[in-house]
Amino acid sequence: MAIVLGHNQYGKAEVRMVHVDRSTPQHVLTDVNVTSQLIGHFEDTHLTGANDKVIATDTQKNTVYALARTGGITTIEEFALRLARNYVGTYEQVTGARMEIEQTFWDRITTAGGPHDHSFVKGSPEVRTTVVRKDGDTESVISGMENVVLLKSTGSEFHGFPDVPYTSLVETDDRIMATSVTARWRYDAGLDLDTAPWDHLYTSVKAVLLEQFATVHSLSLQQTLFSMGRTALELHPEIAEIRLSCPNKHHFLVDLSAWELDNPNVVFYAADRPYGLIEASILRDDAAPAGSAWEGINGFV
Ligand SMILES: O=c1[nH]c(=O)c2[nH]c(=O)[nH]c2[nH]1
Repeated sequence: MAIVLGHNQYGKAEVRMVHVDRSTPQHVLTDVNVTSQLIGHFEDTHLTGANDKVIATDTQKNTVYALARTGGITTIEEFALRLARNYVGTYEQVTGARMEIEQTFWDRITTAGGPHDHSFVKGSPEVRTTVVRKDGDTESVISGMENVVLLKSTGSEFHGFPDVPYTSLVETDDRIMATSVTARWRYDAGLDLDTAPWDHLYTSVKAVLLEQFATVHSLSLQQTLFSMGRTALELHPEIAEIRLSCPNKHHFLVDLSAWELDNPNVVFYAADRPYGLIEASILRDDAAPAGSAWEGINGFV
């Protein structure tokens, strides 16, 4: 029996960076959180402490800042690809890289004179995400969104579930349905990563998910979730797979009968926890295998 080193990766986590594009009087703000990780022949540092192959995590942090300065940030996908390509193929010991970026948004402050050129207010909690994985010449891109909170005040039912021991939930044909969507979608290997319209794809997938949430008359959150994912894949052939994680943010009807008041779906108690958690992967049955694309992405199936 021998004890050996298994898979390993290392880098700098959560490099918080704000980039200001000042090329026009109307500044463009890009606020990101970058996690840079390298994969390769790093046995020596683990086994003996010899660091001659270790590109310091501090260097990786500086590289994030430097590449933002030299090439700007057009989209988080493009920037993550540029970071990964900076290492793989450049340093012999680096065989792969994993770049994860989260982007949050600032809205322009609207003044009496219109949208302000260089003053912003923090926007919604929405987070745009990407995970780029590069193993040698093989590159994969997963894009996503988090904290997109949705609610519909009718058009949602839930009934027909089995009355097994401990069931107390009352069937309903009209309830509030609310969730906070986490979605990640993996682009098909056939997509040209150098010309992909990343902003358009993000906006379009988000719009499709919201449209389905709004328009599907829901018999379960599971049905809504599948419909959201299926429609995204139908409209976007460049996407191989989408994974969705949707907490069921329960809204319970308050019983006002003690005060002889009715409550026809008007007053709700918005529960914080526990919450249902509905998750699924929706994919093309002929999709190419995901390879390492999903490695290290926790939190849902
Ligand atoms: O849409 C729902 N799916 C469930 O699986 C479930 N379970 C539950 O208690 N309420 C709901 N709602």
